[in-house]
Amino acid sequence: MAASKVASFSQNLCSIRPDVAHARLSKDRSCGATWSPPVIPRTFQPPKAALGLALESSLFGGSSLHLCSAKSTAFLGASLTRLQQCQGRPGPGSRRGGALSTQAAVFDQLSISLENAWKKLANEDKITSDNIKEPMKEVRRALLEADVSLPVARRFVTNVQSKAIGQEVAKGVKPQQQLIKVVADELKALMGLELAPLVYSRIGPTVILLAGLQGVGKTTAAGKLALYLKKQDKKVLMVATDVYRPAAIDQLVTLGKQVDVPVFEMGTTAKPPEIARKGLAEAKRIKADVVLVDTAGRLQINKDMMNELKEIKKAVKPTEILLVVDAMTGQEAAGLVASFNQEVGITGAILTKLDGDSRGGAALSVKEVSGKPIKFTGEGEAMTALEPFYPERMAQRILGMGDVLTLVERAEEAMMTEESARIAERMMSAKFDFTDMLKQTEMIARFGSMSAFLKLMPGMNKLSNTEIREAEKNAKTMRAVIHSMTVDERAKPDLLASSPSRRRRIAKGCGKTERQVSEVIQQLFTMRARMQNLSAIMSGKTAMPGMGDLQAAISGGRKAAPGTAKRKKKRSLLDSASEISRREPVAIAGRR
Ligand SMILES: Nc1nc2c(ncn2[C@@H]2O[C@H](COP(=O)(O)OP(=O)(O)OP(=O)(O)O)[C@@H](O)[C@H]2O)c(=O)[nH]1
Repeated sequence: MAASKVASFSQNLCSIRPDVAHARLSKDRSCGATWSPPVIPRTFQPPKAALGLALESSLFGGSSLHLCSAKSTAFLGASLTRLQQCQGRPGPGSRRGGALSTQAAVFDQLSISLENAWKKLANEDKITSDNIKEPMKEVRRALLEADVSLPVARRFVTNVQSKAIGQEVAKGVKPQQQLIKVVADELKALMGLELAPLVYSRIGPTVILLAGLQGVGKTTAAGKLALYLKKQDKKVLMVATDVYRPAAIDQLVTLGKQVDVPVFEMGTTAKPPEIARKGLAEAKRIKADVVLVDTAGRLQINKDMMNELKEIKKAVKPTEILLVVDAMTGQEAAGLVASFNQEVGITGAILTKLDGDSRGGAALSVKEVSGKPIKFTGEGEAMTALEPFYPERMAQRILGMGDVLTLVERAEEAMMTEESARIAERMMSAKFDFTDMLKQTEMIARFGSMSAFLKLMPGMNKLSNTEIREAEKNAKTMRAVIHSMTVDERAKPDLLASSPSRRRRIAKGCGKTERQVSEVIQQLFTMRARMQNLSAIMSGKTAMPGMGDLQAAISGGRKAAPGTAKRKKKRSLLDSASEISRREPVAIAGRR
């Protein structure tokens, strides 16, 4: 496909509305689809969008296709819908009534409860002081359940209520949509409106002090931040001042090696302020731009801890003092930020473990309770699992719009832009082969974890942990199978579709079953089929004939043991792939 086609296709993708995407997922939601969510900025340019699609297809057209075909087609479905709408045809998701509930797992409950609030306005023509009472009760309950403190929840509700009642409802906008918009704006304001970037010192190295209670993830955050800064072209030195837990120094040294950043340490006998001072001197000597000082945690706030922090602060005069807090502790985390700020004076917080089972209250309350912004969030143990905290994006996630922008940024990091454009282009053509497929699964692996990747995909973040684990397992199998192929086979998948002996050889080589090998081949062709179908729609061509014979070609003749559970499961794998082939038919020639 010509590059211009890819560009225009991508432009269409840029304007995909996640609520439309969601229409396929939740048939019974009641809020309308005409409200435009916070606008995807201009920076969301064509190659990025194409890359988003490429990533999604790699995952769901490929390794986890069989897991949840309805969910997995949502994003692609949105693309189709948008394309059809652009061509003046109604898409499958274009009905009114699409809701916004592709929320991040951490905010699942909050999002569901908020949806109950919108529903209460479903049959109203306008927002009045009477009919807003019930939805506001729901909003308040939702916030309290998410572990937001009562005063914060109260203030939030009061603000939303006064703004929603006073507002002119634009023509064509339903009251419930208007309310969602007000809530989205208030959520953003609650979390600090804008990104609070790191402040760098003008002279000499910037010192960032990391403080926090035991086990909240300080040392891990130090490693992640070091990697983040390195990617910003900063020369970083980490300093280990936790002399009370000897393993903490080893842990930082190990992380330093992992992210390739030097660690300054003086063992466990020196005093922490002294270590910090000498660390800073070392940073000046090696001309480091940033010094990250990891400090010791305590079980709870106590005088020793605060005094030590104050001494370290005096010794190295940090530009940033970031309190690391664990999201699982909810409103307590917000309280801690306030206390530390009063005692030591901090500049912001890093909220860790947002990937865990928290209810989101911490993310919502920290700024409001402490006056200090969350600067970063940690969403996993991998060194790449650190994100700058954008209130707007977080609000979008809470309201179920998927964090497409973060996805795109991380995708760009994981993969060179040129490379992404090349793969996107190949995906749109019939040339997408096993080498491309391998690159994509490796790229997803670079996200840190499959769950980190999935959480950012609109519509994908409701997958269960079991489903995610299954997807991870499948990605592994896929990599193993592809690694056992010859260069020729990777470039010409037809060779494998037509040759049982080649598939047998590969199965033997990678220690997988022939069935697993066949499934990987099937996945590639299914991906091609889906992409070609999209491309056909774009160019106005009619859909092409089916690929039903492909399955027969690659699964023909070999049966799993009859009646076994395994056999049933495997069958459904192929069924779901061929189901997509049927829905999105495309001709793949020369299969035998
Ligand atoms: N799931 C998840 N786990 C995390 C995250 N950040 C840290 N962890 C894990 O939390 C545990 C504690 O992390 P550490 O970095 O050792 O915490 P610490 O605050 O330095 O601990 P102390 O040195 O004992 O005070 C480790 O098992 C980390 O892998 C995160 O964002 N998500």
